[in-house]
Amino acid sequence: MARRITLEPTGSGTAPENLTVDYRAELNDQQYAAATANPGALLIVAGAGTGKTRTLVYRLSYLVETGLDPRSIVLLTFTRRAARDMMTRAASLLDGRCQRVRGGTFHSFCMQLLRTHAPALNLSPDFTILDASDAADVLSMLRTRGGYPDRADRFPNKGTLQSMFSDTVNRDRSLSEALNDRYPQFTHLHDDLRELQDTYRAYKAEHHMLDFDDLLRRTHELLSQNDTVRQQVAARCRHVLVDEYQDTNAVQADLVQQFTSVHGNVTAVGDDAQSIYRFRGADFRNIFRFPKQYDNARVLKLEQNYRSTQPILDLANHLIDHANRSYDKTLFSDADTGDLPAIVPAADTAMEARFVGQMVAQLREQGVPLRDQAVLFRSSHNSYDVEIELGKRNIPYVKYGGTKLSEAAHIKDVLAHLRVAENPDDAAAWNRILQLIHGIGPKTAQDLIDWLTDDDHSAFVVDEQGHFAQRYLDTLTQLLNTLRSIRPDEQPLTEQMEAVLTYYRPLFEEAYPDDYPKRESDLEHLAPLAARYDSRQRFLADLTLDPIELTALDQEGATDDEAPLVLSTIHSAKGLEFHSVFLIHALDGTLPSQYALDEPGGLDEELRLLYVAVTRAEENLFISYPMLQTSRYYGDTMASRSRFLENVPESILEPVELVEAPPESTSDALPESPEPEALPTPDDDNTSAPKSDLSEPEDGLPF
Ligand SMILES: Nc1ncnc2c1ncn2[C@@H]1O[C@H](COP(=O)(O)OP(=O)(O)OP(=O)(O)O)[C@@H](O)[C@H]1O
Repeated sequence: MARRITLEPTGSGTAPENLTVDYRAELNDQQYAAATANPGALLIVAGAGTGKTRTLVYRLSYLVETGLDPRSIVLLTFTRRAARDMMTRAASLLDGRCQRVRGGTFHSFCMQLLRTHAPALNLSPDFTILDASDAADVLSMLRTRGGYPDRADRFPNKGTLQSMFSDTVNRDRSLSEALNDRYPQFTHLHDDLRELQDTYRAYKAEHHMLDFDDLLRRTHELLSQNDTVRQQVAARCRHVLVDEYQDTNAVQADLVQQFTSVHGNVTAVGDDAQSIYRFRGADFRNIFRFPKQYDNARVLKLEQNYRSTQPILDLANHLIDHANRSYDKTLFSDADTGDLPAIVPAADTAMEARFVGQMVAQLREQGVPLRDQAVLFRSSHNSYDVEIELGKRNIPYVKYGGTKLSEAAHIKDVLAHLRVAENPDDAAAWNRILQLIHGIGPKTAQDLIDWLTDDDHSAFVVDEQGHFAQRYLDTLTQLLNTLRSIRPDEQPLTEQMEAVLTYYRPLFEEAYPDDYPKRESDLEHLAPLAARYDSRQRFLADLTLDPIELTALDQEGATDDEAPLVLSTIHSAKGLEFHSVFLIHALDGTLPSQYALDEPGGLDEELRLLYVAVTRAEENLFISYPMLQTSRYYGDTMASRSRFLENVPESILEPVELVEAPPESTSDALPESPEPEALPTPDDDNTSAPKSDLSEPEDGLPF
């Protein structure tokens, strides 16, 4: 290895004493040290709520203010929005220069590099991107075409194939390793699976399609195999900032090293205790490897929590003490008083929902706006009863973690038309739009795709009449006419969208006869979204790489009304904070999830998920669970509280008993519980929540 000479920073920009931002005054000591650290490799291990985002924003501002060209700073975040928000905050702190930073997700940054350097990889720069469900559809087609299901009794389905192949890329390991570790039931199919994986790769290459994993894998390949390109790219990355480093996978960690291989300046921020994306290949061990991976790496910690009261942090610290491996950090807060977090067993899911509905309403009356309250859960379906209850009480809510706009079938249909216009070789998109036409099934679609993606037929003209059956010819001709009219990407995107919708509407009503009126409103969201773009390619890439929540879209424009209560999966609540948090369904089998129990490391990941949920709360935290569960298959079954909450001392987690209101207060009363324990009455102080008694007669519920 070459000898290294470390250059001292000379700083071409403002001297520290002349800085416009008063970093000292606005940050605590630990934050200040991190934000103003000298260049080099820096890992900031930040506990929940300790100002990780704030510190990154100030670091960004500091780097720009001390002379770094913002265009040479790369800010890699988990969502595009996170990067945008940070840049906006840094700009309001310092000035507009911070908006010129190159910010985005790993996938979008890699996509840009690949488009620029496509020829070096023998790739068309107009490639289209497959999301996970598109990739699964292509695999399903190749699976059938290759006759794999006939070769084995139980050949994996399309979703399993997609996850399995994705696992090999994200964890940077061979198919046999992935099979042995996660899919032992399919190890005997290794050779067939290997062949299918190769076919899938060849098919994507032939049709200029890249899936999400390819964006990372091919960039890694580009930079590993082509030293000149690597040096060019790394020379332009004077400083790389990585948020949520604990959620990077093996390839992403390597990519960061490649991006920083010329200047060696990297600031990675993360919390090992909040790593919750293992199912996507995230490896929380990356954060422990960092100090060994980079020469002279410094590790700084942030431990002062500004979000939660000390009782909430006591529970968080207690929980994470039981994780197998973690950086030693203890969260503390100046807000050392406050209510204990509560554990609330309910008789069943309906009672749990009534509890949540009532408490939310009471808190709102006490002055805690709905938007400062959140109901969190492990899986989207856990909140159904709460949603019904909120409906009864007319409490507006928005739900995160459900279907994303670009994942909804009808939106995918529309986008597939634009994708074909963008890349006429995109066989996955062709497959989707052809099968919407009455009279075209999978087999005919395949024949047509072969014909349409042949170089001679790429003009979207049906000129060989005999080749097509009459039953679909008219519609196919309309389709090709539409595509031909938008292919050049010269009309505004909204007009292209309108052309597609005009063609698509009759097919849409036929394809979704039961609920097309409901889906219609999603289609209406597309045009205003498209209006923000002047490039079809960027519109498609953004929607695929950074999908927008459908329900969040419904909230746009509803600004006059009261901002709604937040319902969210824990995954989607990452990075957010709320005055009051209700964590529902804290059951064994739900959190931890039943599926996690058999996976190595699965239980720890579930514990971290619980930790993320707990640390979203500022003042109030209620953890509830139903003691009886009803399922379609098993009927009524007894359920037990999450094992993580089993032996937590009452001095940390206070038990709360729900009791029904006395029968005389309502007409249709349920029997009184045998030994009702009086619960404290609602507190007048609006910063602390009342413990519950389910007596609110507001809407005359039958108690
Ligand atoms: N030095 C500070 N002084 C006052 N408030 C602060 C300070 N640092 C952070 N905060 C506040 O603490 C809260 C948490 O900060 P932030 O969202 O940056 O934390 P985080 O570490 O990113 O959290 P998490 O990782 O749990 O999502 C915010 O409301 C922020 O404004």
